[in-house]
Amino acid sequence: MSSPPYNPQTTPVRRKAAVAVIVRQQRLLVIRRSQKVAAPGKLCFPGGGILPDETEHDAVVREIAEEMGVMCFPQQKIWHSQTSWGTEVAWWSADIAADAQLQINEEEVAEFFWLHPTQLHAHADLLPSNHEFLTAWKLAKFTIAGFSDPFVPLADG
Ligand SMILES: Nc1nc2c([nH]c(=O)n2[C@H]2C[C@H](O)[C@@H](COP(=O)(O)OP(=O)(O)OP(=O)(O)O)O2)c(=O)[nH]1
Repeated sequence: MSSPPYNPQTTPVRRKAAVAVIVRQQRLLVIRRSQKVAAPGKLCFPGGGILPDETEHDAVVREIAEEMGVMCFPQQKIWHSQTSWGTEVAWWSADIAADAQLQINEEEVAEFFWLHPTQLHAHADLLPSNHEFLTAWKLAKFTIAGFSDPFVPLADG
């Protein structure tokens, strides 16, 4: 039997997560999830579940430190969504130092890339809920500093 259609009004929220949208030279910091976590091998932004009594801001700082080995500076919440499995996701723009050396935690992250939004949108391994984020961005429901025209491919690829 197929499951009923996803309805954000009636689907219960099971947990909350916060993710970091980090930009460098018109590219986004994207991770490939390790084989040891849910949705193994999928591409998404660094981030994760918010602990009880933790703010979204602090969850972003903690998760990026845990996964990427760097201090990040969350700037602002740019989007909020709910996955089809009932997780509320807060999307935060965040900065890292220009010379920050990323050191992945291999338990959680298989590899990382810097991808332009057009490359991420076209990627076969993108976590499905992130397609919705990119679509909302494309529809100008929010903007992200550092991009002149996010859905026009860069001349240098
Ligand atoms: N990390 C991350 N999670 C995302 C993104 N988009 C999206 O819908 N999610 C969802 C998937 C999960 O339901 C939730 C966070 O999952 P996670 O698996 O990364 O976090 P976590 O390690 O703290 O999870 P857990 O061990 O507590 O189960 O947010 C994204 O871009 N990055």
